[in-house]
Amino acid sequence: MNDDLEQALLLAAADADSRNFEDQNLDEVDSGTVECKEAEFYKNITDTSDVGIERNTIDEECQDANVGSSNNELFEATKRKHVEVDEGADIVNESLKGYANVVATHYNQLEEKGLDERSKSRIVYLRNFHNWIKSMLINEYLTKIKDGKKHNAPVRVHDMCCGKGGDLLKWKKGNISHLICSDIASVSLDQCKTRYTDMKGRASRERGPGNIYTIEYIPGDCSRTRLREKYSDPSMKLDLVSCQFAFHYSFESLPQAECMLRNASDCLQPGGYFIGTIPDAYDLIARARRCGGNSYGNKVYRVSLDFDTNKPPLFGAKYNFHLDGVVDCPEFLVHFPTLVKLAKKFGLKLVRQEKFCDFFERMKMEGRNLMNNMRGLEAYPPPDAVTPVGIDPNDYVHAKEYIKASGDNNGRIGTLSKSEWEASSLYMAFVFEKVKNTWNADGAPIYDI
Ligand SMILES: C[S@@+](CC[C@H](N)C(=O)[O-])C[C@H]1O[C@@H](n2cnc3c(N)ncnc32)[C@H](O)[C@@H]1O
Repeated sequence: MNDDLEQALLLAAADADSRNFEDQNLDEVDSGTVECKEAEFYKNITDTSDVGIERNTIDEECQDANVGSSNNELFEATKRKHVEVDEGADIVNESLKGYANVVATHYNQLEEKGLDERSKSRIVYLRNFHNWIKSMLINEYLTKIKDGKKHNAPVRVHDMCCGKGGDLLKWKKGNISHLICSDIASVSLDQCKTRYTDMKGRASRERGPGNIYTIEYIPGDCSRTRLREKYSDPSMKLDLVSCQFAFHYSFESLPQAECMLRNASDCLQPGGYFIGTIPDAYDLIARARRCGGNSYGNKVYRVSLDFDTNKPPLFGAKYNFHLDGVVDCPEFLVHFPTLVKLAKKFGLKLVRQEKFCDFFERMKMEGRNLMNNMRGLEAYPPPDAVTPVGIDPNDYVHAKEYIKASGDNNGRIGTLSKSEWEASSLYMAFVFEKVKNTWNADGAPIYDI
């Protein structure tokens, strides 16, 4: 791999200006209270759509709920209509599950592909690259956690929306003691169980201590169920909660986003971290505005936005995301400032927010060997000097130009195809830290964030 490979990557990403999504408006988000009073836009508000929810939806829901039209009431009405979340209990009304079933069915039906099959995929390097990002992120925060603990003190983790257990090995390498795995897709969770059993079997046959972390599984909707009550020990203190490529599903509605954040924070001890990866809403919108339509993509990914990009709602901003053979289901825009404000309520303070390209830039030297081992980048030109069948040479123009500019015509660099990079550069990583709290007279926690 070449030191300068990031430039080749960034060339492909140069087009991705993600900064022109108008910052939305709310100053305070709270369950039941959306106060936008101090926000600039609010001073002259005449149209309810300016609070970020389409007028039609609100009017209709207000009528249904027979409430007035103050923002608080509007939001309450929207909440009641979309979803009913019982504090700490499963969803009350089975018919109001929103898109949960669509998402669960999609993931349940995804075929479990073998290594051989996966390595033939058009996005094999993209998947490996994302695995590298997750590994580096997990390692970075597990290291911080362990640095603050006594040697050999137990480390407990919740892999929220764990899917088929793609990160099980990362937890083994991170030498954790206990893992909670939760997911809405029961078939995926079963596959996760099988993977863990196989891994444990292999570990016991390996030389060395042979024991790996203990595990428990929680099938269910993390955006509608309070998970703590389902833990084997609800008083358990967690050090890390990881939610990879999944938190955005909770932005279907405010109560769901809050429920997911409560689940992330509930058992996290002060100093513990909540880490995750999501699509960057600014970039999703910026690309739509640039192409002048609501659907865009390339041969490996396609995004179709189902809302007005000039007035994206704060919750329920639905789009369909298709990624070659891996994802094809509705997702929801995560307006990051809103997430940060909501997270505060649960004692979670933003530590870091980083686009994948910036993450790569920061970690590329430290993660060099791992990147090689994980085959997270593709060698260009291909080692056999013949472009493999089915590969579009136009996807590597940036790499070709980069090599030419370096003056080393025989050089070889590590890169991603332009199509894969365009998909990968949509994503960002986030890190929140749980802060200490005091208590108010009613016994509710007060966080100083
Ligand atoms: C893209 S996959 C990521 C899986 C895993 N975190 C990884 O990085 O390999 C998204 C996962 O989120 C799960 N998911 C989506 N919405 C969920 C919800 N509301 N509650 C629990 N799991 C959910 C899906 O079933 C799926 O397994």
